[in-house]
Amino acid sequence: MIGSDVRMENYRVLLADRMSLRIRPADVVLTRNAIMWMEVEKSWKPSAGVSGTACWRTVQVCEIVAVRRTEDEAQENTQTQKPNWRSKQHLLQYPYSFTVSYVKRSGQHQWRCSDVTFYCADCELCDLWIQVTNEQLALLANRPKSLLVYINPYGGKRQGKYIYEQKVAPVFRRAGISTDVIVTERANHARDHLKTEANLDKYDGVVCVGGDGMFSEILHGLVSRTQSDHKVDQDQPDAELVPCSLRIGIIPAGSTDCICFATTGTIDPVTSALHIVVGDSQPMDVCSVHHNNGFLRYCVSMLGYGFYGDMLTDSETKRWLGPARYDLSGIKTFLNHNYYEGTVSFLPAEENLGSPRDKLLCRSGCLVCQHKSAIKDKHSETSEEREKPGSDSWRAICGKFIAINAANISCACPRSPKGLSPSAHLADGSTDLILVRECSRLDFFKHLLRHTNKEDQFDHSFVEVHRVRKFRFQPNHDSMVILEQDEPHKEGGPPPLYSSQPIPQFNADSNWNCDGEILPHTAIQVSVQCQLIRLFARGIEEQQQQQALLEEPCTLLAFNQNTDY
Ligand SMILES: Nc1ncnc2c1ncn2[C@@H]1O[C@H](COP(=O)(O)OP(=O)(O)OP(=O)(O)O)[C@@H](O)[C@H]1O
Repeated sequence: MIGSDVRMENYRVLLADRMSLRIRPADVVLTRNAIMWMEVEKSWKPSAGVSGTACWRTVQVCEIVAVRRTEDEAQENTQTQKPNWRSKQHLLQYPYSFTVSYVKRSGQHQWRCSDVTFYCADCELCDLWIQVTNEQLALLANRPKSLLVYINPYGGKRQGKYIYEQKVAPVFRRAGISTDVIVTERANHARDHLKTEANLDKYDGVVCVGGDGMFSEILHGLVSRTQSDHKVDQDQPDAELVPCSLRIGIIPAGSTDCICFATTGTIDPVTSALHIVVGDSQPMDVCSVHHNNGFLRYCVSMLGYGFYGDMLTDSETKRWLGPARYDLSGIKTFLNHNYYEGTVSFLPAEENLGSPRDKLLCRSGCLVCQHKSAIKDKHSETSEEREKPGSDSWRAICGKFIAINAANISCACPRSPKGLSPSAHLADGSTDLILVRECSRLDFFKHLLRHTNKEDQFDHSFVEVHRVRKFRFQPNHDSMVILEQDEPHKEGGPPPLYSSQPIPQFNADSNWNCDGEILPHTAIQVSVQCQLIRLFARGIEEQQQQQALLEEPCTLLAFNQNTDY
């Protein structure tokens, strides 16, 4: 009953008046959760009413950016546009106006800030609408009022400052958000500032203008600061980390903007700015990576050993080539066809809803992630015991691997639309551990190709995928590495070409690629920290969800002039 009372309360009409919109009469209604308007048709006659149906346009209050007086703008417009007799008459009749700026979906997950101006005959009515709408906006406690912004001026095409000043700052100004802006002067400037100096009590969020590398800096700064404020030792692999209270906004301005794409469905600065303004909140898991009892790094998208580790190591030597280095190193690494021996042990994420091959994509309002939120805190001593490495709950797999990948999110991007693990979730407390065992080059090529088409990339005998909460990797240093060999060595077959042969640059180990950074150790322990951070985002909206909202939720109502709002 309480729930339905709340719903009724949301529909309670706060204001309902006839005003003017684009020189036509319009009925405008404000409820607790929406502003709606409907233009009254030309043929409208006060005595007869309007027959047939008419369309109410609706904007949710939570998607209103701002409301303000527009008299000055209207006068400016009339001066520049040389108003005709009708619009002059209209302005004389309705001299007061207010403009509502709101989120409008423009397709492919992009948001724009759109304006609608309502004209009123009397000043008091105009002020009342502005006041009551602003009161409703003030009730939205999740909206940020003050933000700390870091801009990397050298990320991507070096457009960070321009993007922020031209596209983002005007949106923040319109929404009345105050900002402190720091343009970074060196790598790790933002991380170090967040870790030690920044007075975080002043802010409702931190905004990162840059690419994934810059986001990683902000992440490390904020997570480390939160742990040191709460006296949590990050070096302990089993330490339960304290979630960050401040949300992070990402304004994409890098050459790789995967995290922004994964959490908003697009790489667009205005869309990201609007997600910040409306105060969206998307929890996100973070992996902590340790070597023995020493903290190495945090990871939000992927960890890759073997193929992706080698590719990154090689591409670092070709930085001068720009983004083309990834293609070149990819081809070289594929042709090298190295595999590495070691033991992967892992703790399966048994209590999770969903599995890596269930084709359930993580989308806005994801039930798999919500389920995890609900059970997250039900952690007992016995479950802690079960999680200890060596307990029966852990599994171990020894072998020779071409690639060991852990996908924390799908890692979808324009090059790989499905990503490394299409059904990985943003906030379900797990990572998808993908093991690609030794196989022929042709088979590995088929596996890679499936990242770009509709076929299941895990449906190969040499690939296995597990949804895990923790994992460890121990390389087998005594092993010999087979290089430049197409077919796996078979029992009784000809001896493989071992590295003891005179092969230049022999390396028994690969490197771990951790969100695009090379880790200094190969034996690592990884633990998923469930929902450690929150972003100003809401996950990718479903296509149908998008379509419905794109059409500006249009409620078809039989209009009656005497409608009792
Ligand atoms: N003022 C600065 N000078 C030099 N480097 C900086 C500066 N500010 C930040 N950085 C570093 O630049 C790196 C790349 O930044 P960013 O992610 O924004 O751009 P990018 O083009 O996507 O880079 P990449 O694709 O290499 O990650 C980050 O690792 C960050 O630490």
